[in-house]
Amino acid sequence: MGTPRTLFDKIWSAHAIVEREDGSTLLHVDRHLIHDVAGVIIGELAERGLPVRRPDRTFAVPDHYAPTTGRAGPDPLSASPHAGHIRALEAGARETGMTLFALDDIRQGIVHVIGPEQGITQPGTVLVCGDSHTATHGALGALAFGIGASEIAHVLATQALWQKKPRTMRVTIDGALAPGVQSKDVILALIGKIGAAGGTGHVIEYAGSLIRSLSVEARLTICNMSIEAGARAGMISPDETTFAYLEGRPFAPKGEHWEAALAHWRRLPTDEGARFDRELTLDASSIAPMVTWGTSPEAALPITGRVPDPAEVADRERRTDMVHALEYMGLTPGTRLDAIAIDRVFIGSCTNSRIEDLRAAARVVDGRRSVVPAMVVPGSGLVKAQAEAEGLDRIFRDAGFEWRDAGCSMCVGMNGDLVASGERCASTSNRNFVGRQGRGARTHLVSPTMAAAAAVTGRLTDVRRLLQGGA
Ligand SMILES: CC(C)[C@H](C(=O)O)[C@@H](O)C(=O)O
Ligand code: SF4
Repeated sequence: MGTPRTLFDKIWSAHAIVEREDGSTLLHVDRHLIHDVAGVIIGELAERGLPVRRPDRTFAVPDHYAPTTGRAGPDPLSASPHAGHIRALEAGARETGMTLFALDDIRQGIVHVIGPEQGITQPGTVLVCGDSHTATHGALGALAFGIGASEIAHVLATQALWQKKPRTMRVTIDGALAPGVQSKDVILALIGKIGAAGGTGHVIEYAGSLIRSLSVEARLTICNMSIEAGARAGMISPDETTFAYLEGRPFAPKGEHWEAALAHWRRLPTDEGARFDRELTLDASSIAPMVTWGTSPEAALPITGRVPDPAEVADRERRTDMVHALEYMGLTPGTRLDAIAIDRVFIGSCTNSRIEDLRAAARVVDGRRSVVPAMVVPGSGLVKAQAEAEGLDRIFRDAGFEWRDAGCSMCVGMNGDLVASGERCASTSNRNFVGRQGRGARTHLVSPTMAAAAAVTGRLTDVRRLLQGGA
């Protein structure tokens, strides 16, 4: 039988081409996704006379700079100051023959939403993208990680990449979630526990009965934020849930190729007895709906808590950081988290913009009204169309939400969808850094149902109270 191996070990060794004396390994890359922030790199490569090695394994989509309004018009980019980025990506993709999901293609969306949605992301593959949230794709049993600009060029030219082998960590999450608790709360609770550097140098595999019970979409949310725990990647051993999700998707294998792929994928899960460099456990039943109060995703607490007091923190550096975070966030120690009034709500981003996220938020919003400006930005054109077919757009619009076109939008504001300075936003995205949603903007990270609850009450609210009929 040989030594038991982890999912990570199996993928790593199957993709290792050669090892260098310094310990780096040249890895074969199966899938390369490229978005509009990196689009110019395609043209730069051509200028150096280098062809794209495997355009058939390279997939391009504009998302960061995508306008989320006016997309139905004749030239949706005419009013955009960022049109150049999108045009460079689209032209580069067309010239080199890579698959392009252009801005006017219904399949366009956030790169980490459309990879799984199209079946491009597959178990056992090495998938890279010039984006830190590439970890998302690991939810399907891929080894997926973000790369930098020079590495993008390297992969475009060679379809391979030098990597130092990371260490492995398993996070076992057993038990069931209480009503009103979502997978976003699970990952926020984990980051709150281990810290924003808790996973540094590691690839995290999420395991345990909770993970097995989750849908692929919920798993994607967890893997998405692995990077916010400092990890190189996040992954989940593929199972029947994974296979059922992938079957029939446009880029998934078909017919006899599907059968062969299934046989291969079934051998991928971490073997009984395989060793990880670190092991952690988390009890799912103890997790409450979470909110962040500070300027790092690790500043996460149950909504039933209060804004923490720096005076109670012994470590001087941590105390100073907390003082700065509270000052930026405009918060006073001891304030109940559910008493914090918000100015705006954003439901979107590669963390929480898939159909299940929108359904969950719509259930809370249904029959209520948002008392603050709020918007929903579906993760892809297909998610948007599905939501419209189900009437979710009506629920959101009737409640006063804006219903936008797909893109990164207010997660990072690169397309101009910004939170104003001093404004407080409840957001389903993954980063609450200083200035993340706009200069001076204050971000509270929450789940989709918690964002919906915040919208209809105007403050951070324990969604469980709304679900029970109270307010
Ligand atoms: C702009 C892009 C390269 C960046 C990333 O790497 O993650 C963005 O997607 C983000 O979420 O901050
Ligand atoms: S949605 Fe946000 S986190 Fe995701 S890729 Fe876009 S900017 Fe990055």
